[in-house]
Amino acid sequence: MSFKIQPAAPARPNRCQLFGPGSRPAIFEKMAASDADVINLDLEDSVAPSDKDSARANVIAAISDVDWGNKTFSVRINGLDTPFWYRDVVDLLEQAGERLDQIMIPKVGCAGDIYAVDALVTAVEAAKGRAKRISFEVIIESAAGIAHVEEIAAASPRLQAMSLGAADFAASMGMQTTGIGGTQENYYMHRDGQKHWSDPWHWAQAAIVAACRTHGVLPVDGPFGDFSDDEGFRAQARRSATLGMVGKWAIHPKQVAIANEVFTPSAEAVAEAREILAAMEAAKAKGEGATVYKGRLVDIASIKQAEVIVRQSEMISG
Ligand SMILES: CC(C)(COP(=O)(O)OP(=O)(O)OC[C@H]1O[C@@H](n2cnc3c(N)ncnc32)[C@H](O)[C@@H]1OP(=O)(O)O)[C@@H](O)C(=O)NCCC(=O)NCCSC(=O)C[C@H](O)C(=O)O
Ligand SMILES: [Mg+2]
Repeated sequence: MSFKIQPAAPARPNRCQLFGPGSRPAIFEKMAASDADVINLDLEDSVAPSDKDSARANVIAAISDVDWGNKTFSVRINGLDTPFWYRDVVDLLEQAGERLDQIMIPKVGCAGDIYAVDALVTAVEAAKGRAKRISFEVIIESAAGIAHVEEIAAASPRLQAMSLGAADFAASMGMQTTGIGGTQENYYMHRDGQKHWSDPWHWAQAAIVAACRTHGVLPVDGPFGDFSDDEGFRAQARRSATLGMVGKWAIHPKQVAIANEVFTPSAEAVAEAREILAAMEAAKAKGEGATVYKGRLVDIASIKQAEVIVRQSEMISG
């Protein structure tokens, strides 16, 4: 281990982030009644340019008018390359109540993007005497974003979470696909007449997880566009969880339960983790740093692996 201790990410459940357009207030109550840990009302790409002002007003009203329970409540502002984002930030912080937890900054390309939003947020918070400090989440969804992922993860103490945005990422990278996440037809190995599909999102996810874990930020998998494909969503979510991500977006309510299931360690996984911890306690009492559990090696690193699962489970069950 480095002399520099790895910081812990925020200890709050983030298994599913349910999105809804700010221009569709009819679904806000349904979003609030869902089992998602995080709500993202959107002012960006699911809102037409002609609806930006009314969507912003809908969202500001809903922050106070709707009972969001104990969910983390986040609003996705417009990108820094648009004329909309500063008004999003200023109106949200001047007019929205204290229930607003977080701002999601899309298409982040460098640490300076976060610095700019931080400066504006800090000024408005001070001017308005807001008691609660707003946190940030960002989306990595461009070539620049993934190239600068580590400086972005380190950019602000406000930063709590970072997601991969597969659609814009694919476009920015020039990827030949219109799919949003999941298996891509042409991304395969070929052997003995058989195709073996590979995962084109894997490397970007791994880079995000490493940057996030280095700087104490929650790594999150973004959208899976084909909401008719439950098994495709489940497979993508399981790969993300295995890589170290803590949750996934839902762009339709039917995806919420699957994300919650995948990102909640199963009772079997938790029981096994506790057994490993007990086996290592017994080994330690005998002065051993390694032992055998169910025919396989477990050692001091296994304690840390098992603790990840137990901690996740305890944090989710509160
Ligand atoms: C995708 C949708 C447009 C589908 O909406 P709809 O046609 O209404 O779906 P259904 O008829 O199947 O809906 C069934 C019931 O569920 C309610 N509903 C629909 N969507 C939501 C929701 N998001 N939250 C809560 N409830 C919802 C309907 O009202 C129906 O209710 P009822 O009639 O009472 O049975 C729509 O789901 C939608 O707008 N989704 C979110 C889109 C969005 O926010 N997109 C932005 C995030 S993805 C992105 O930005 C890409 C990313 O940046 C990247 O680059 O990768
Ligand atoms: Mg996007």
